[in-house]
Amino acid sequence: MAGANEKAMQQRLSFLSCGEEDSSDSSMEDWAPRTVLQQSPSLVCQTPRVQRHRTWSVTASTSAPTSPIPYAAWRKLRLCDSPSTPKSLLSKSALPYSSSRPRLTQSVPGLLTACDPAPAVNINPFTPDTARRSSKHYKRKSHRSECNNEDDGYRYKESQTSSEDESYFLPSKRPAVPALMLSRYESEFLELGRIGVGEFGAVYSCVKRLDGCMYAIKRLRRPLAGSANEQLALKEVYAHAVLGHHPHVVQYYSAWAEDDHMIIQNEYCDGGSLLDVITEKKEQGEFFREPELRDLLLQVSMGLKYIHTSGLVHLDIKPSNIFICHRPSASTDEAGDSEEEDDGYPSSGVVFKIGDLGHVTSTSSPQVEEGDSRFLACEVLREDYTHLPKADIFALGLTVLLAAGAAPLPQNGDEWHRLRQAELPSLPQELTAPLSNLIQMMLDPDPAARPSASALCKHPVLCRERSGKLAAQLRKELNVEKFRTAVLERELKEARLAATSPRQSPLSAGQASSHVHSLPRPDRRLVGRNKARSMSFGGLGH
Ligand SMILES: Nc1ncnc2c1ncn2[C@@H]1O[C@H](COP(=O)(O)OP(=O)(O)OP(=O)(O)O)[C@@H](O)[C@H]1O
Ligand SMILES: [Mg+2]
Repeated sequence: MAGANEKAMQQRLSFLSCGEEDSSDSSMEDWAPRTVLQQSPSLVCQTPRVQRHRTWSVTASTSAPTSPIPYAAWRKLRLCDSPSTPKSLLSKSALPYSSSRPRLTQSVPGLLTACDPAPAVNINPFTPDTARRSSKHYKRKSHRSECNNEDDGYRYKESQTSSEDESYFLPSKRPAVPALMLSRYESEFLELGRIGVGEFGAVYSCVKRLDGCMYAIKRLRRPLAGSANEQLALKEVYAHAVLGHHPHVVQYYSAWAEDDHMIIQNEYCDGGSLLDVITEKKEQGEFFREPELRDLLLQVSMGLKYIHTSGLVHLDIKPSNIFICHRPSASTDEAGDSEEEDDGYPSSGVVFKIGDLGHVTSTSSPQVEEGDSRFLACEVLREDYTHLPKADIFALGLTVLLAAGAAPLPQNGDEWHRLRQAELPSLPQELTAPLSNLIQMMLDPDPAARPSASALCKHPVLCRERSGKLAAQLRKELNVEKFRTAVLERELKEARLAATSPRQSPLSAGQASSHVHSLPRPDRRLVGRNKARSMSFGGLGH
């Protein structure tokens, strides 16, 4: 089944490469924000939010690593000849346009033909699992999207039309120059579909043609030109760039301006947002159980600790800004970059990451744009910014309550105020007192009384499970060592006996040699140690 899906995906990609220069497909008009939302209604932000004034300046393009392309990359591109590679672009401009396609397909091995389709993107050999999972998830998501928005930007879908296929064999009517003017987005990425819409832009899942990996590309809704507050608008890019890499913060790769719009290339989180999962669970009468809640709280706290220790605050923590990646089981042991992550990766295989840094500001000189009012701490509303990181803690407390099954949060009114007086909403499950108390502390009206992200990372309620796992691991290692010691002691005993035994009878050559083999020797010990290592100790000890 997975194989069939992959094949279908490959075919789809291959078809796309037939339509590579269709400028009607690739016009930036397709980028125009599509306001019809494909997400569940709860995703639609209806809260009165402070306008983020996201118009952008061309200065944003400075971070875009563009050409020159290294020779090795050129060679790779030449071999794959993906639709928008420099090679194909140059060839097209060099050749008489009407005959360019047939000539290319005949002369260059590996090029796309109707009978021998090649993908429009490179396949990264190092990420087969990721690609498989991504394509599965994409299919799930795209199905949802198609149901909700038929007018979505699926260029692959458009390019699958028979007229497109036919045009492959027809002389092109277009001049070569527009092909050279392909946008960076179009030349470097293959758009698979729209995965989300927020107040400030739309997010698309894309495969980078060169590396074959999936990325989430966010295109800001407002044009760069005419911005009243360009610096504010660049917040998201600045914050990402400063934060660098952390396993619990969505990874940023690049940003550039295109067609007067800001584009941000981020890590693609194949599990969607926490809001998606909460909504899905709710539809099935389900919610996060306590161990999952503790895991969620600990992971997001780690991300927050990193943000806070970098001198920044997020200010828009909420389920739709927490993203989920499913870790491939094979690499679950991989360590993250920070020391904390070395023992911090969850065995669940689910990694929560903080994303959407559009409200990030610095703790030392805050320029606060309030986030979603449902998650807003009271002191921020009062413009008291002395404990800004604690506003993130407050929002995280509410996020955990939503994951635990709490009803949708109020945007204002009495209920809104009650929540800010540490009155926890009712839940469909009973949380244990320690967790419940911890959440209560996170929602304390006094920001100073709320635990810091750093304190949460060390909190016994959250680390209990991890400590348990660590103890189990240590116990296992102890058993291995005990076994080794026992083997060595036995060998030592045998050696002593053999060396000191006065009644040792003379042996024939053959007997002597076999006896020698049974005697413990220094090198023998090593063999014994190795043997011990290759054995299973699961049943040993307690
Ligand atoms: N890296 C990603 N991986 C997977 N999905 C993503 C990613 N980034 C964004 N999305 C999807 O797109 C949606 C909107 O993204 P994002 O929060 O960055 O935009 P926004 O315009 O700032 O939204 P809002 O104002 O509602 O917070 C998310 O809720 C999520 O569904
Ligand atoms: Mg968001």
